[in-house]
Amino acid sequence: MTLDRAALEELRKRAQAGGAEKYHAANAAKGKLFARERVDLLVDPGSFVEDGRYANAMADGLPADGVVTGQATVDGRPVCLMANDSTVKAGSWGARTVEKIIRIIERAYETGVPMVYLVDSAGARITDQVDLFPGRRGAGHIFWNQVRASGSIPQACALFGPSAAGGAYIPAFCDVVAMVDGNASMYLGSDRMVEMVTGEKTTLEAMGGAKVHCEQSGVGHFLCKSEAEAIATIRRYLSYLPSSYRERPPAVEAQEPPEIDLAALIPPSERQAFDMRRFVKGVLDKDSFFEIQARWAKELTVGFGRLDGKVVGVVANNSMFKGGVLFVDSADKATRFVQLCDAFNVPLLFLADVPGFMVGTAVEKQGIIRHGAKMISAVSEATVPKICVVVRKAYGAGLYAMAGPGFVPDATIALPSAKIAVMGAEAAVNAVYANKIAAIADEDERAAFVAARRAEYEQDIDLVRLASELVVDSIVEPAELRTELIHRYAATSGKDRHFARRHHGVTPV
Ligand SMILES: CCC(=O)SCCNC(=O)CCNC(=O)[C@H](O)C(C)(C)COP(=O)(O)OP(=O)(O)OC[C@H]1O[C@@H](n2cnc3c(N)ncnc32)[C@H](O)[C@@H]1OP(=O)(O)O
Repeated sequence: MTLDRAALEELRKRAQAGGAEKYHAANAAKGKLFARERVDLLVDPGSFVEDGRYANAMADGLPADGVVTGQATVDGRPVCLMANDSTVKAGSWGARTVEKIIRIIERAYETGVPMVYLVDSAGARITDQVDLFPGRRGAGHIFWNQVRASGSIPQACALFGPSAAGGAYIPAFCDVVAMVDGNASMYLGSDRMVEMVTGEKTTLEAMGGAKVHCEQSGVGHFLCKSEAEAIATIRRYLSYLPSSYRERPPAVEAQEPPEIDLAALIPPSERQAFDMRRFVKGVLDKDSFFEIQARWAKELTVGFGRLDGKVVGVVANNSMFKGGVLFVDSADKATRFVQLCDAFNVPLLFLADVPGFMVGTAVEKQGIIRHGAKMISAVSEATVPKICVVVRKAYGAGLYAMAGPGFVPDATIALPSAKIAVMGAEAAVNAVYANKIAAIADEDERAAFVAARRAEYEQDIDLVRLASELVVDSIVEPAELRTELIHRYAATSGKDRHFARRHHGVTPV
């Protein structure tokens, strides 16, 4: 039987309308947009081509499937996308939902274009589980596809509502997750399930809300005030990345940086904190710095920016928070960001002002060695152009983690304020001379002894000596840094990207 125009139009309207009005009203009351409105905000007008619109058209009682999928352009560049429709069974995954999601990730991977996930979902549709859960093309195959696509194409997620149980792994396998404050949540077991299993009384917000994940767990990257802001954030993220690992990031017209006196930013005393984010802004093209995970592990700042119009990834210690010391979370934050840049051909800029990794019982119990080793491993394996700038201090394994000379950077540049050493003078004198210091009874004599040993130590790590012994490649005034970096990155374009003969390394401890 031929489908006439009116019948097709009717079918289309029904599929596009999503679930019953009461579910739309409930969403609107929470300030949530409809899945198709989210797609419209993401893509260039008129560019969306939908797949599987009529999935479930013949299904019992359901007007449509629980997900919208297809391809479109964002800023003129092709992307693939999926958007859960939470008006259909809370956006849970039926058998067709799973198949549609798998197909669109496969398409993105095979065609080498970014995959965007607009998530608002109850996870697997429990009532249909045999059809969707265990099989070869069941829900697990979504994650398998995401893992395969990781580092091959950008994967970005905006989370607007719940992302329950298995659904929580879709964001987790993305490069970045933007979460809408107040509505977005991610959790493995719902509040009801948690109470049943552990007796704990909690809420989705308290357990897995946007603030929890963007400020404490590190699973979220951007805390957004609205759905529009979350989608704009994803669009901005994509603007820094190539469509796939085979391409270079898109360049734009160069902008001069804002007028910031970089030298005046760095306090003379290394005990005095300063905001490295301002230093970063003073080096990069105006308004180009796009910080990632700004609310989590703030002792380390990471993000994309542009130098002379070309994208760089910045990893910078920030002494405003915890003195810029590296902790387990900041090591994880750096590890992931370095891998992200390395995967997508984004040159790395390390700005070091680091006393080292944190010491003590608490961090040892948290596995600081394990986390620190992962960061050092990622920095070692990164074969994109990488430049280490020692802004102030680079002590101990902090120097290694920030791509110091042993980690084959394309250059190690020191500012005149730089100090490179196994540790700071005070700690070094204490480490070597503690017994001798304790044996000096007279207070003045003791102070003089310590001062003399400090002076010897400072001489030992003198910056000019380090330059003369080729530990640093150059000593550069802060005002000259930007130009120096632009020239040095320009000279790395033909860099050989091979690291080691093997399939892949083994994650350190
Ligand atoms: C891979 C393994 C997995 O993913 S296992 C997935 C397990 N999922 C869960 O435990 C989540 C269960 N659902 C929830 O907690 C809530 O529905 C959440 C997601 C918080 C949304 O709440 P709310 O917006 O109030 O919607 P609601 O609960 O009223 O549900 C609306 C209708 O959708 C249905 N629904 C919900 N979740 C599922 C599901 N996972 N499978 C099947 N149906 C589901 C509800 O029954 C409800 O249907 P109806 O309106 O009563 O006809």
